[in-house]
Amino acid sequence: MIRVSHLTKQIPGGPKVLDDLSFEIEAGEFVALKGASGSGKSMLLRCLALREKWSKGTYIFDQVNVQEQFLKGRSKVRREIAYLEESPRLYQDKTALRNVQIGSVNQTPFWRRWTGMVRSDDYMGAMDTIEKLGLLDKAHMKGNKLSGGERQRIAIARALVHGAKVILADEPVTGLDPHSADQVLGDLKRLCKEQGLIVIAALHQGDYAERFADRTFGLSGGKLLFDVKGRRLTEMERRKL
Ligand SMILES: Nc1ncnc2c1ncn2[C@@H]1O[C@H](COP(=O)(O)OP(=O)(O)OP(=O)(O)O)[C@@H](O)[C@H]1O
Repeated sequence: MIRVSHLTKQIPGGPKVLDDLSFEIEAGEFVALKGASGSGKSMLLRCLALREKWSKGTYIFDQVNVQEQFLKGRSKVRREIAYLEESPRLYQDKTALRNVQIGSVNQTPFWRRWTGMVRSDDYMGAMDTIEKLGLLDKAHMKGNKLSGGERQRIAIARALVHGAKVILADEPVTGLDPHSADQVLGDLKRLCKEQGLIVIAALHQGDYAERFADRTFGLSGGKLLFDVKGRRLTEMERRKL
């Protein structure tokens, strides 16, 4: 479970871009972030991924106070709380399987990425996860030959293989065709339910939040305007964003 209390992000010498956000998210929940451009969706994800320093607030994940962790504890948190970029960076000249085995920049140690060395027992885990994402036939295809949606799903497999319990996704389907977008979000939703994964995704465009998420956070000016669970947004809520 994630418990965030009073998260505030003040840009030094600038504005408060996140203002006193508090919420709890249980294992198995898919939360969509909605809000106009500049409302703080990316900043919230970056703070939860520890890519931005918090100005104020406490952050508990699975009963561990995330901000009180030092080197070893922080690297464990980084493996467990994975950040999925809008266009995931894959090694273009390496296969999808190798990308999954090596891991992403934030999840695996530098030496491993630099040498490309993987343990022999990584193979089965990586192939199993690639299969769960329906991409077994792409496992030996090079990163630069994969479509946008396949790249996203390989990035999800990569995060899971390296221990992700939470996936933070910043507009993961921007630029994808509707079928690929549905596949990516459908996979994330299924993994939430099957593996108790937490997914928090900025999904402002279209009706993706309504179709795939269990909960919707409405953000405006860095504030959490509403937290809606198990129903569609009302017209009034929609107008506030
Ligand atoms: N490093 C920074 N310095 C100053 N202001 C920043 C910085 N990073 C973000 N901001 C501001 O914080 C606010 C929230 O930005 P954020 O990127 O989280 O918005 P967003 O909701 O993700 O928008 P979009 O949908 O356009 O990506 C914006 O007003 C932005 O200009």
